[in-house]
Amino acid sequence: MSWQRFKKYFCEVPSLGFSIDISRVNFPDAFFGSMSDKIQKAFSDMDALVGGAVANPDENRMVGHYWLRNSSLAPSDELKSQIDENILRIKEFAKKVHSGEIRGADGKFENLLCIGIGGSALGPEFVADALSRPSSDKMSVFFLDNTDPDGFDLVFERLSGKLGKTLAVIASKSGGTPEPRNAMLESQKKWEDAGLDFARHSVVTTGNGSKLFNYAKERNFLEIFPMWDWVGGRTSEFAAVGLLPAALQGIDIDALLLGARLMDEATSNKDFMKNPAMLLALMWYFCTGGAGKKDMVILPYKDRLLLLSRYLQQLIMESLGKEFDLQGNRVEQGISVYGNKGSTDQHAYVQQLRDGVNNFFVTFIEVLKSREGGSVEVEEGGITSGDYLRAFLLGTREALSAKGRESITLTLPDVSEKSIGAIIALFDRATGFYASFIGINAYHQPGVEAGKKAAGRILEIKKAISALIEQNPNLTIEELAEKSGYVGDEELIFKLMQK
Ligand SMILES: O=P(O)(O)OC[C@H]1O[C@](O)(CO)[C@@H](O)[C@@H]1O
Repeated sequence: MSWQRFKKYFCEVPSLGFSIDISRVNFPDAFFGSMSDKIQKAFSDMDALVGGAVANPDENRMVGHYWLRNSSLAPSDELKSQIDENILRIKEFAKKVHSGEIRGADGKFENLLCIGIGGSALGPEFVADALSRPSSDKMSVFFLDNTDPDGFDLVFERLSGKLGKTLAVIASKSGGTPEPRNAMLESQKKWEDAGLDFARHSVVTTGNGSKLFNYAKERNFLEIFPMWDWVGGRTSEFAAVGLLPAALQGIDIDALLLGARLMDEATSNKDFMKNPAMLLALMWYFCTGGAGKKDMVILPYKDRLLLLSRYLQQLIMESLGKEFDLQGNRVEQGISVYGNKGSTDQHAYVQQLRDGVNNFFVTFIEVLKSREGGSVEVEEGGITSGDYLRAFLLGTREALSAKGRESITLTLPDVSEKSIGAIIALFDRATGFYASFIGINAYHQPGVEAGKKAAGRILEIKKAISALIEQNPNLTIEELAEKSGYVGDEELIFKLMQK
């Protein structure tokens, strides 16, 4: 790759020590000119969204995640004060938990059990893992993010004997999602079995008036934090969904918010060559032909960023993976996202990336600071483990470029609150810009409903056949289908009876 091309397209955000290098994507110089109408439209769509337009028309909702990190952007004083008050309440609550003023039956809360799924778990899990400092964290964090009984038991085993010092935080925007409901009910049973009052060890984050809201209110849970309809689940890290567990863990949420705010400022720049989110979205468009033709491989060279690809998988695939565009045309859009971490992946799938099917583009995430404090020399000449990690990143980039495989490199100074806030904000904005390029609603998720409805029907069939089997255990599949009124669902009945 030429040094001239690198310099031409290199974009830095000095306030964050952040930079993006797009020179290893093989777009021609004329590409930006061909995108100029789309770029202008994406900027004006984004301005309208931030200004409070109904940017999620299907659900008739505003889309306000940018206000969460800069409340002065909120379209009304009422919303601004709700955002500000919420942050104060979170800090106040965390302070009382840390001081022991709010405590469990057995003393000061030492453990945090976060319950939620999708957007109500992936952000908190990513942030908790990325910013964990075991020797100074104020609480140890555990997650229940599924309805897997064995998964529950694994976590309950880890918390065995500690429930009297464990605070459960249940997050569900809708307050009706089955997975967190089941996890909450199973947790409640564990607390009760230990002779403890679950409500005195629990808080929730949910929409006003939801099922979960009423459940928590009736039982007098410690607190109820708000989740507003204008914040999407997958962009809720800076609402109570993300800030509450982070603050309880001891993470500096002001610095997290600052990082996001500074990135939001940088990605508001109308000079697209200086706007890292616009450059990123443009690269997505070029690499995938604006039609998801290539997969996005997220390759952070940092163990702490392991969960970033899972987080981005939901953000990008739930936002962009849409059947129809805003005009109602069938478009079947999206970009597939996967990844783990380097250099580990070099010993796994990077072989295919370099030599196999060229159906991807890589986003390298480089972190300049290798660790706190000094490093041992692992090789003569002062070479450290960190030097190796860096060399593997740079070397893999070279090896991919040499074979015509495209890559983008995002560089962070460190893994800190500020950097994590910034990287989340960068992808929020890039996803929004890209959605505008392809003309889809990035803020709804109609496809998820189909699986939920089908699961509901399957549970109804399960109830019906269980009742019949109780009366007569020898009924055949066909007889069960006939008697339960589910003729045509024999295969499902067979699957439900498999032990
Ligand atoms: O916070 P809730 O309402 O429980 O929803 C959890 C997740 O379920 C979805 O609605 C669908 O997977 C996500 O968009 C959301 O993040």
